[in-house]
Amino acid sequence: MTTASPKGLFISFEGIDGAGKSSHIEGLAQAFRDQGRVVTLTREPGGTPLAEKLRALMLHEAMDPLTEALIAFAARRDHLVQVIEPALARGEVVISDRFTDATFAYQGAGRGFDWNQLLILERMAQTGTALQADLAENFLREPDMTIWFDLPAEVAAERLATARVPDRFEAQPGEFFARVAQGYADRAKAAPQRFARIDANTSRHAVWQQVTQAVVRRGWLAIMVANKPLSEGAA
Ligand SMILES: Nc1ncnc2c1ncn2[C@@H]1O[C@H](COP(=O)(O)OP(=O)(O)O)[C@@H](O)[C@H]1O
Ligand SMILES: Cc1cn([C@H]2C[C@H](O)[C@@H](COP(=O)(O)OP(=O)(O)O)O2)c(=O)[nH]c1=O
Repeated sequence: MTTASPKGLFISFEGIDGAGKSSHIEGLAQAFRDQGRVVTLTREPGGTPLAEKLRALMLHEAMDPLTEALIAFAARRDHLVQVIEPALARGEVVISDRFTDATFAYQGAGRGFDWNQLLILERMAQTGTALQADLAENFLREPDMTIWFDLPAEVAAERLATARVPDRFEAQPGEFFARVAQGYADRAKAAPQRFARIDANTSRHAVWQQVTQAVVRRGWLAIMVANKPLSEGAA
């Protein structure tokens, strides 16, 4: 008798810079591994050799909003084809530090690039990639769940002030991040089933509890595994 392999699961983490995502991504990956799942941990822009080169351009070279959006989607397409779809077809859990919602939030709401044009680019870049035969040809690949760290822009700025040298985005003024935060809120409103909103304006421990509860609620993690603390001293 063969055991049916688990269904692939695609989870993205989103939020403005400094929202606190990084601290929890590895923790969630470990929680899945603890219950026997294989996890592919990845990020955007990036996740493949080509997409990492595009990431370096996006983060460090000046360019107009359309160029920025096209690079984000070019990197995403390569990432989907080379990494995400094969991992999902193998039944793995794919956890990505950012995905398309970031393009809507940063290039759309932040930079002011047209939202409807982004919807067209999203459809172009994210269809025709799925490897499972049971999916329709025009299937749009999206995360099964997006864990959205919601944090006021001024709190994120305070956290980042002491944290690291800013890149091209992190060096933007506060109003930019207020718009980006609103962009995430708009995307969440348009896809309430997919988004799990996390109140990120609280302790790491409380944030971790929200993250795991959101995944347990969907039946993807057992409570026993989720209850493990994030890590020593993380609270
Ligand atoms: N819940 C929290 N409360 C206070 N500071 C936090 C919290 N979570 C993360 N931080 C700190 O805020 C900064 C940004 O966190 P990070 O995880 O790098 O954010 P992101 O990956 O979302 O940009 C880091 O210095 C981190 O130590
Ligand atoms: C995926 C994506 C990221 N970004 C931005 C958001 C971040 O400021 C930056 C890189 O994201 P991130 O990896 O979260 O940065 P860090 O490693 O510093 O935590 O790229 C976009 O502008 N558009 C996109 O489509």
